[in-house]
Amino acid sequence: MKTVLVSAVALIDADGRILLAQRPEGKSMAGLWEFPGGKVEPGETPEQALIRELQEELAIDTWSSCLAPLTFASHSYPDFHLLMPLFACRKWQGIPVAQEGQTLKWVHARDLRSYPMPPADVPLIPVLRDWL
Ligand SMILES: Nc1nc2c([nH]c(=O)n2[C@@H]2O[C@H](COP(=O)(O)OP(=O)(O)OP(=O)(O)O)[C@@H](O)[C@H]2O)c(=O)[nH]1
Ligand SMILES: [Mg+2]
Repeated sequence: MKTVLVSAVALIDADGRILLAQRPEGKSMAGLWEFPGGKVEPGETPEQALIRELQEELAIDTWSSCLAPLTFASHSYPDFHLLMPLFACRKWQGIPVAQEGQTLKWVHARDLRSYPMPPADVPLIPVLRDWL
């Protein structure tokens, strides 16, 4: 099975809340809440992919030096295996505005369980909660 590398980020605001994005109708796993990010393209580092995805999805800018490795997901979906590093980021430029029809929500770590996430993300929640 193909392993797909996806880079994702927990953006953390001054109140310690995390930004979740709800996948829009028409995409796979529509309605589930996920961390911003996307597929790493050939020739990109995970950090470069994330910086690009944050511009495309949220119209914010950040820098490699502001991306701290936090944990990762390794999960087999029926059609591919997902390998997803999760970075933490507290510093960016601009205000996140959904560029692709997503719904955005700032969520306290203790409330993350109330937001249905893709199965790959479920083990990341306690890691994030303990770390924050
Ligand atoms: N960004 C992101 N993707 C995730 C998370 N959890 C998870 O299983 N994924 C999966 O990782 C894959 C890649 O995400 P993506 O956002 O780049 O892919 P996409 O299909 O929405 O975009 P695309 O249309 O550009 O290919 C998707 O199958 C997505 O469901 C997550 O927390 N964040
Ligand atoms: Mg994406």
